[in-house]
Amino acid sequence: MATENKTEEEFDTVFSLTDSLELSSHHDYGPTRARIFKIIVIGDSNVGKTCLTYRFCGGTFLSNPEATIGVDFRERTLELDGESIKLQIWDTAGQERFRKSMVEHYYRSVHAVIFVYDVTSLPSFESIPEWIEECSRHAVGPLVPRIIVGNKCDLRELREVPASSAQLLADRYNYPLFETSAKEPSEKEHVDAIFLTLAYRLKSHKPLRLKQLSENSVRQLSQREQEEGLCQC
Ligand SMILES: Nc1nc2c(ncn2[C@@H]2O[C@H](COP(=O)(O)OP(=O)(O)OP(=O)(O)O)[C@@H](O)[C@H]2O)c(=O)[nH]1
Ligand SMILES: [Mg+2]
Repeated sequence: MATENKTEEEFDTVFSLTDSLELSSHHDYGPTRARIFKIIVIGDSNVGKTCLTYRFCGGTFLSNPEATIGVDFRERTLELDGESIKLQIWDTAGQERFRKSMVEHYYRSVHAVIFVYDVTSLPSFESIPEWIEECSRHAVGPLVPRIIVGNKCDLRELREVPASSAQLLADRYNYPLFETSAKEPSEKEHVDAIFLTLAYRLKSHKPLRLKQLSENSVRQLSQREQEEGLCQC
């Protein structure tokens, strides 16, 4: 949800809570222990980070969210092969003025990173290398899975970023690339599949063999789309 202005003390409380949560990445809920994974969503303002995370965690589309201040937390627990996996999603602020004092909290103990751009905004795509640089500057290890997501592909006639250019960039970093829409109802399963792909990687602890993942996940996605007739942007 959009956040009202939080005071510094409120942020400190939130971060101390989440820090303790991060440290104990296992919650023991009796017989089933849910493993908790921190996923951060990074990208320019207005690309749709809040809407994507809300679509995945809440299942609906937010038509006019406010700009995120600091960070919004959303989470969703998945049952994967009989194991509870809780994804703790950090929806970060894209506007510099709303993020500057939070950046090291974003990257601390992160388990996966999602870089988002807007396919109708070339500048937001051109910012992706800078976001990738920022991530590396905060000592996020090479084995931490990273993916690139192009959002708003429902706005077909407004597209500014050719899918081929996006694939070239993704290949340059060897990151999986997904294009989707937080708004298009028929894309809901695709948004789920993006987070599920990450969740399976995190659950299996396997480092992301990105080439293999991108081919596999594209094959899985297209198989699933054929089965369920899902549209792919
Ligand atoms: N057409 C379309 N609009 C979208 C989509 N996703 C988000 N939007 C719209 O884009 C605007 C920005 O969305 P947000 O989710 O707030 O963007 P953000 O990346 O969180 O922005 P910051 O919080 O400032 O970093 C809103 O008006 C959304 O309704 C999409 O998939 N398609
Ligand atoms: Mg936001």
